[in-house]
Amino acid sequence: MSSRISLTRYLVEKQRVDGHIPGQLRLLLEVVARACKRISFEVNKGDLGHVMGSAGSQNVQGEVQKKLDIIANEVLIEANEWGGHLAAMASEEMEGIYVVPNRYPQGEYLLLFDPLDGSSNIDVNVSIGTIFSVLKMPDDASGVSEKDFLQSGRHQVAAGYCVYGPQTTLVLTVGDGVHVFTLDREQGSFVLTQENLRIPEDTKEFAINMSNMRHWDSPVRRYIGECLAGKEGPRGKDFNMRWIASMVADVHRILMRGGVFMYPWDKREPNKPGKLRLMYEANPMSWLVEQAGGAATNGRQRILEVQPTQLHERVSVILGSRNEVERVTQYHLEAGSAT
Ligand SMILES: O=P(O)(O)OC[C@H]1O[C@](O)(COP(=O)(O)O)[C@@H](O)[C@@H]1O
Ligand SMILES: [Mg+2]
Ligand SMILES: [Mg+2]
Repeated sequence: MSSRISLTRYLVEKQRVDGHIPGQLRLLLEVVARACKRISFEVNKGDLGHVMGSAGSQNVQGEVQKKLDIIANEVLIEANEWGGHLAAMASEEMEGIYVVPNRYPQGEYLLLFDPLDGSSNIDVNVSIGTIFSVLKMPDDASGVSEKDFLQSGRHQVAAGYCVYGPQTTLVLTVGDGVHVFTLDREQGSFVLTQENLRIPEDTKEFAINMSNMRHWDSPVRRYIGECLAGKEGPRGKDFNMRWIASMVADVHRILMRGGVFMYPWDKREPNKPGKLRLMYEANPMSWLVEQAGGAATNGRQRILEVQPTQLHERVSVILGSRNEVERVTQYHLEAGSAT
């Protein structure tokens, strides 16, 4: 790219030139990006910064919290609560919503985040990230409550993630394609490095935790079985497999070179629709994937059309290269699967 465009300039142009985003949304996204930059520096400290290991507590989902889960959550809240663009926030790490204290100006947006995705990879120096989703307060809302957050993913006004890997990369959509910003540590700012990502419609690469195979439903077994059969099987081609165990890094790879990612319902917890969380993991990732020409379903319907009934609701996830996602969804529909 000949001239370097910072995230700030990109967002100002989206606001002023394209009229595509309101000023308050621009400010909100700038603050989220600043918080991600700060989290990136914390992540990079590793053992030098005493940020590794368990915090000795559990979150609302009964998962052990790592120190970095809590640090990232605090960084996002502190950065956003006083800016005047938000009414409230919700996070994987907090049971209820966080209403902006009334000593600060109130805004019209709702911010949801998974502050640190891929927690099991923190201590082993593998890519992790932050995932976020922005909704608008419903027009008829009087004061903010949890039910204002319960909007399907198609109502998102911005979504993105920041992956803390060999590079720190922020990937964003405001509904006009998916754009990539890389953190320039010397300048201290995110710089536009790729525009309008497109996910190839076909792929030869799948991502799923194979250790759960015996717990899967038949449509997932059928699809993966056909991939594993390779050239000699019904697909007539060999497939490759990747599983990073950080959704943020697996989805980033799919946005970069295609593939299909699945965390389906399985028999380990039959009463839960899946492992991943709808509102701050699946929804933002699904919108990004769709904006890049891919698809995202829960096996029966578009994830973006799932009507949430709870803040920490879970969902079965199949996303990535369009033709593969359609094939897996078709297998579910043919099986009449309830998942
Ligand atoms: O260890 P498993 O069961 O394969 O799960 C991996 C999945 O869990 C997650 O780590 C959940 O995210 P958190 O670390 O935010 O809880 C996903 O990022 C990832 O795809
Ligand atoms: Mg997560
Ligand atoms: Mg998390």
